[in-house]
Amino acid sequence: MFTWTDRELNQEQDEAVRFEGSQFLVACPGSGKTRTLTYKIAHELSRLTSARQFVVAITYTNRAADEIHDRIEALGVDTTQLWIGTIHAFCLEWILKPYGIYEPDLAGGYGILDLHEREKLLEELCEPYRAQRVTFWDCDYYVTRGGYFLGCSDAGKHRYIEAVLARYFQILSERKLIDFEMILKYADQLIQSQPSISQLLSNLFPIVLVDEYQDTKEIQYEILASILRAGAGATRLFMVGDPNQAIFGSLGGYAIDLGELTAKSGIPIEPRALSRNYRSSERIVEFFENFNVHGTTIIAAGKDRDFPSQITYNRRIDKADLADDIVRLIRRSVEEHGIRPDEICVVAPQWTHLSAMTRALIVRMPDSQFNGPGIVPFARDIENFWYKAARLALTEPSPQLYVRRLRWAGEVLAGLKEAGIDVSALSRKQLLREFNLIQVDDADGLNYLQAFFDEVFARLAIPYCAFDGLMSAHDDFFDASRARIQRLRNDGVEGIGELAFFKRAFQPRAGITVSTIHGVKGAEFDVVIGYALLEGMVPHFNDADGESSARKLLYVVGSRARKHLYLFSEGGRARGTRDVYRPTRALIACEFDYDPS
Ligand SMILES: Nc1ncnc2c1ncn2[C@@H]1O[C@H](COP(=O)(O)OP(=O)(O)OP(=O)(O)O)[C@@H](O)[C@H]1O
Repeated sequence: MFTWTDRELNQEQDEAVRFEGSQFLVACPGSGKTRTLTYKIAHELSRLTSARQFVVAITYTNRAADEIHDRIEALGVDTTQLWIGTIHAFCLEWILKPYGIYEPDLAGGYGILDLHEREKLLEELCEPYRAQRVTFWDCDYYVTRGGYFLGCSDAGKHRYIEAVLARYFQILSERKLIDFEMILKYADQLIQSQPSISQLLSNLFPIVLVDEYQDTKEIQYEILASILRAGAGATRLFMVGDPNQAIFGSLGGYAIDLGELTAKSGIPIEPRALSRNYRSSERIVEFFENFNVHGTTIIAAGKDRDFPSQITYNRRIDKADLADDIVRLIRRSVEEHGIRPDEICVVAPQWTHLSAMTRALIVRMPDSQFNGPGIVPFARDIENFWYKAARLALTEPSPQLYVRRLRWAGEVLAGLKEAGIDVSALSRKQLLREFNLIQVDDADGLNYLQAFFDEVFARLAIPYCAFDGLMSAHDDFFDASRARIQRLRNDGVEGIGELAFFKRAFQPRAGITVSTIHGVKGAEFDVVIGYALLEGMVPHFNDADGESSARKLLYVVGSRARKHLYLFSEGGRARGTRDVYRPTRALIACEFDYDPS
């Protein structure tokens, strides 16, 4: 039986892990959501009584799934009966793959549209609307039971985007492809048309855990609720998140309330809270509490609780001087405050500002390393076999990565088996050993991977070229990676094709992070520097619920910091031809005793 001490979990966490029924856990920032989820999964795994059942955990990203998986294995718990991944992976694995034949659109076979193929296709389809400034970025949409909605907040562009999407859906249907939203749409249709699916799944899952519920979409809630309803209490729910951090509203995410959740799922669910913040100083907590829209209780309880934090807010600075001032703050943090560069994060609301800022910082601090926006040079389609193999080829053997790499080796073996290759004589350990033996001397990332794959599969006597499925995945992976590298080069990211950039994707965070506010979700840093906190950006100018969105974004920015927080609403950013952006209203309205900047 899996056990723990009171040094590992506090009382609230311990109660949530032990509680037998369904729970709805509202967790304040830094309250150990991930730790609680990890222990809960480990506890449930150790209590399973049937070898046919699975503990299912839904995470927001694949990275989070990997992280939690590693932590459970580090607790010494067998994860054979754990299924963990994103809701898309869940729908594919448990609904579309086994039951897709019951859906007329899928019955003749289907492929998943790679994210980069999607980008390429949408870019082509947007070409005729160049004058209307419709780009690939405007084409995000999300499905609900009532139809699809556009993510683009500029209503003036909607009719053009709809025309683009109509053609897009037609092409996908002709090519028998589905994208990520369609995975959800078809999973939900199947769940509705074949009630036995929910019944079967509820028999298999004694518990379903959901992380970051505040960013879950309606259709995802519906799919999960169908399974819970079918189980009538036999499948329990453990849902955790923070409604104050619900910042994916434009993509359909929302923080459900307990009443709606209970009504949808038809099972009793107990509300709970995690209120002790182990991350930030009391002063930081005092600051971000100003943006608390849900009345959540937050108690600073960590080792940095009494840290003398500096919190500044500069709205006099001009855009032209911003990079210099950010460099000054970074230097002061490193040189005077002794903070490591990888504990510093620069955030802004939009990518567009970040590429320019990253370049400006690199020029001013050539000896520092920056993790800029989107700097992963290869296609990250986790379903693609070659992506799975690349993870092993791009990481070195190390004790810290051993468990994770062994799991990845298992996924490569499963991919080979699925392609029709007999791998029964090969264990995960043997496969990993073969990968570890390969030495390739090529500084170009894609050439390195190609040579690596050729060599390792030659050693394994697996002629992958003879297998259609592997070859088409191979073309997808390499074409998408080349396109991605080209796009990043066009954006001025130099050296992006080099092996070092490829390897960095799997290394622990190194250097100063530069990210969007959405991209720092779940992360923590000693120092957070936020800029472009301007009305029209925070919140976005067309956000229907602007005031509340601005508060949530500011809450997320503030709550990432352990020690120091430096904020800017810089002047001089042109808005149209005659105006400039003004500071975020919600920030101006906040009365706080800032330190001098
Ligand atoms: N019981 C505990 N005692 C001491 N430290 C803890 C405890 N629980 C969690 N922590 C620490 O608190 C920090 C925050 O935890 P975690 O990242 O899980 O927070 P979170 O709730 O997911 O935050 P957010 O919602 O802001 O992303 C981590 O450094 C973690 O190790």
